[in-house]
Amino acid sequence: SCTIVTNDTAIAAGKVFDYIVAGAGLGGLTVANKLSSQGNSVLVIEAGPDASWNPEVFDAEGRLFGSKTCNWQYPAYGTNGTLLPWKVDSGACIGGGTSINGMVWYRPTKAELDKIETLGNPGWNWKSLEPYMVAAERNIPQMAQGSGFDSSVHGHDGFINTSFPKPLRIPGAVKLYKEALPLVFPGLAIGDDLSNREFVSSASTMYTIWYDTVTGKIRRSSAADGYLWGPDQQRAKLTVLATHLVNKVLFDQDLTATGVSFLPTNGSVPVSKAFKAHAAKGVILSAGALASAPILERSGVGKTSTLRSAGIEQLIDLPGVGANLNDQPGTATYALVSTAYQNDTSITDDGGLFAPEISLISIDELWPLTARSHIKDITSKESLLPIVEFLAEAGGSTLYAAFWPLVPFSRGHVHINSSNPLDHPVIVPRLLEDPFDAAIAVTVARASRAVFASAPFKDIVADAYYNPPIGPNGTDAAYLAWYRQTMFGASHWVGATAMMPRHLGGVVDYRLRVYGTNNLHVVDAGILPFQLTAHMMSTLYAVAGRAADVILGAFG
Ligand SMILES: Cc1cc2nc3c(=O)[nH]c(=O)nc-3n(C[C@H](O)[C@H](O)[C@H](O)COP(=O)(O)OP(=O)(O)OC[C@H]3O[C@@H](n4cnc5c(N)ncnc54)[C@H](O)[C@@H]3O)c2cc1C
Repeated sequence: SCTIVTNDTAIAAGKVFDYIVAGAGLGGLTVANKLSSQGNSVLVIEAGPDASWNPEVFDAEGRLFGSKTCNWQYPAYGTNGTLLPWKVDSGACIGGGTSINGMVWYRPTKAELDKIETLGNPGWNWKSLEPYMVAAERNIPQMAQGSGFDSSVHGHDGFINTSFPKPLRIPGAVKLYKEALPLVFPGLAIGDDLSNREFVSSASTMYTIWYDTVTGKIRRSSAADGYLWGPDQQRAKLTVLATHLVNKVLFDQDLTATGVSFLPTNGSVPVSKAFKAHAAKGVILSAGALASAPILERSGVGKTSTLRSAGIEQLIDLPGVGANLNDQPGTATYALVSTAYQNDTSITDDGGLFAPEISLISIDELWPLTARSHIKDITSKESLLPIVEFLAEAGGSTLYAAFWPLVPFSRGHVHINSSNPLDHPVIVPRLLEDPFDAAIAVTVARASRAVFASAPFKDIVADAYYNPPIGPNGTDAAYLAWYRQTMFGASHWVGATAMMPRHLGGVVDYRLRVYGTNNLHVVDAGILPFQLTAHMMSTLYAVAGRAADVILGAFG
């Protein structure tokens, strides 16, 4: 009784399943695993192939950022319609984003998960989600030099492996970073394990990895490893159809979702000849924050003007579809390491995916109180969340810092501009459009230089202002212009199918059901109404785990 994974259209065309899931990424595989474990027949349709055999996927050290393997590389546009210089990374094979991502794993805070509920989503809070976070994780304690961990903030019996990379990279530089960072960001709480959000704001982080003693390699633990491939995860009633994409959801006259139309991703079948598969109990969209909204729009659910210009008949007027899109705008500054240390691998190495020290910087640490009277209203003591993530790194002849505002106010959008599912969605990120986001960006960029110019790095750094070559007296305008030129999305897209009350622009209700429909759910990063102060996976595995129980009716 094995799960079927195939590229064969015939497995699904004209067939009936209890549930159909669009997308075999983090959300889709988590939900499909649970629904099929409860006796339901489930079809997952995934646009990309199975790439689990590819070392670029399973070898956690081998993948470089910017790799095109298993990556949609969507184009993105400015508000004036011009093509942006960077492409949007997004997982495009079984496992979705978890097959290509940076693997950083740490938890969000209680305060921000509780805010999801406050926004009008009963039952979605820390207390209800934390058990799912615990259930998803199998933490493998591994003590690398200079690292420590806190077992109370991890799960131990789940299916997604997390661990520290071993050995911890650049220990000499990490030691100096731990001395320098609090000098520039006073109050930063240096610790061992970033998942302990109550007491720690700067530490090493776990990654979704495990150390394979047979090959001596660090391997990725993706949603596919956790919820699809494992011998203990096989399901007689689960079918995954790869290399096919969902065109649209089919409805009956009561707007009950009855199935989907789908076709091979390679374009070998014209859209007019799309196949159909039928769902007896429901359809779940898990195509990710950038692709579920376009499926809704192709299905006639969305904003009137968008549907009209794509020539699609509107079934439900839902202006929030594709709106509220949000990602964190990142960039990096570089300091030149002095010649004497350029070959010292405790200071700098060939680079890699495992940033050894991540800091979460609060507004108090970024600006002295006196300098920010204009923004005091937006923060309160009891829920003071960090506003910047700061990754301390090294590579080649440089020490460098990558950073981004964590909870930006800027909002972009993603929409279709044709009814053809093979056309890319039009993504307009609008990063740093909000002046407060821009102010944070400029301030942290300056602060990053101060880290490299600080006393602990005196002997190590030859030029703290190496790249960009904007000196200590550079103007805010110069910093902002440089930031805008070099920035990229941090790949934490949320919000395009937000779970919020409909009158606020929500797309799904607190049962993750698309407003105005029956049995059509969305379970992916797009339902998060706002950005979190943690990388996505810990929260998303919990959201998807709870979503499966919501769909199964566990909460009445
Ligand atoms: C480069 C990169 C680095 C990241 N780094 C981190 C990190 O270090 N830590 C962290 O926690 N998070 C990270 N993330 C984010 C995290 O991976 C995502 O938030 C998460 O995977 C989102 O899960 P999802 O279910 O919403 O969508 P995904 O996991 O992206 O799954 C969506 C799936 O749907 C498929 N699909 C799309 N359109 C269709 C269609 N029409 N029909 C059928 N299938 C379709 C896609 O091919 C994909 O497989 C990163 C993401 C990227 C891209």
